[in-house]
Amino acid sequence: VWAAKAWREGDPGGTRAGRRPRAGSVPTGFLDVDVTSAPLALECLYTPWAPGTDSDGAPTPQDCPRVFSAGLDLTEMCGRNPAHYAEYWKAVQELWLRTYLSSLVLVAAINGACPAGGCIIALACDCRVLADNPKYHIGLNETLLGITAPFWFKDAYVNTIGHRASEQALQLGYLFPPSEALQVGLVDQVVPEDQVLSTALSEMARWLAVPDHARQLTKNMMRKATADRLLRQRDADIQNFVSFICRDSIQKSLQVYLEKLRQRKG
Ligand SMILES: CCCC/C=C/CC(=O)SCCNC(=O)CCNC(=O)[C@H](O)C(C)(C)COP(=O)(O)OP(=O)(O)OC[C@H]1O[C@@H](n2cnc3c(N)ncnc32)[C@H](O)[C@@H]1OP(=O)(O)O
Repeated sequence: VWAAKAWREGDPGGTRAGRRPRAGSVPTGFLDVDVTSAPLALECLYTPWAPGTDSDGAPTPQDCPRVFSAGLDLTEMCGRNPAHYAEYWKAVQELWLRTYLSSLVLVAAINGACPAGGCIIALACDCRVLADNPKYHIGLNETLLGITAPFWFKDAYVNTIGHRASEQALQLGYLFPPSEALQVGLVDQVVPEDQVLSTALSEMARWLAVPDHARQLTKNMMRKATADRLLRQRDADIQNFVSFICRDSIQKSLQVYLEKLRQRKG
């Protein structure tokens, strides 16, 4: 995900949020939300799932091949205490609000799997370009983990693919392969893998060609109601999350899911 201003200024680096080292494992691009970086303006936040830059300042693919983002870090939602869950969820809200409401042009170059939290960040961008690889599924699969997508995930889904498609996909926890993601409007372009970055840059140029003030005001007009819905009930949403995630049955579901992921490896 690139922030246009940073890109324009040739400094997509800015402040880089940390990636938690995972010794001996394939590094997976979790949304490892660092609560200390959440207060940073998105404009200077270079997210851990974003591509880096080479010596010429051109974007390079992320250091975790085949994964755009594995979504929220499930280990942050398992076996912790209520205060931890509350702080974590507040940071997740903050990340989404800053991304969704950013006045910058944001283009998601999705060059890997993009479930749940990964999908929600991609949805917060202005445009999504997905690599044409049948393994790169995108969608909100929360029900398959035994959890429920929060209302603001659902709102972003409905805004993008409509009510009926969202209702079906959310209940099934469906992850769309590229061709279906394009068909339903979840992504804007599907291109060969080696053209994802160049296509995203072309898209960026297209969006930046529009007078900035007019584009920004229009973006805000289109997104304000959805963001306000969360802003009005942030604390209640945190409380809901904490009480939901603390349930024994939910903890059990998440642990079983994580264990399956670990066993599936290799
Ligand atoms: C009311 C509550 C609402 C809460 C909302 C939550 C939204 C979310 O985002 S929930 C998270 C949903 N994410 C997923 O379901 C993705 C699960 N992961 C995968 O499907 C695959 O890992 C992958 C397709 C992303 C990548 O596959 P790949 O074969 O490259 O890597 P793996 O061998 O599967 O994984 C490596 C390593 O990472 C662990 N892991 C994977 N995803 C997560 C995760 N989201 N959180 C924590 N850990 C994760 C996986 O278990 C492996 O760990 P080990 O190396 O320790 O074995």
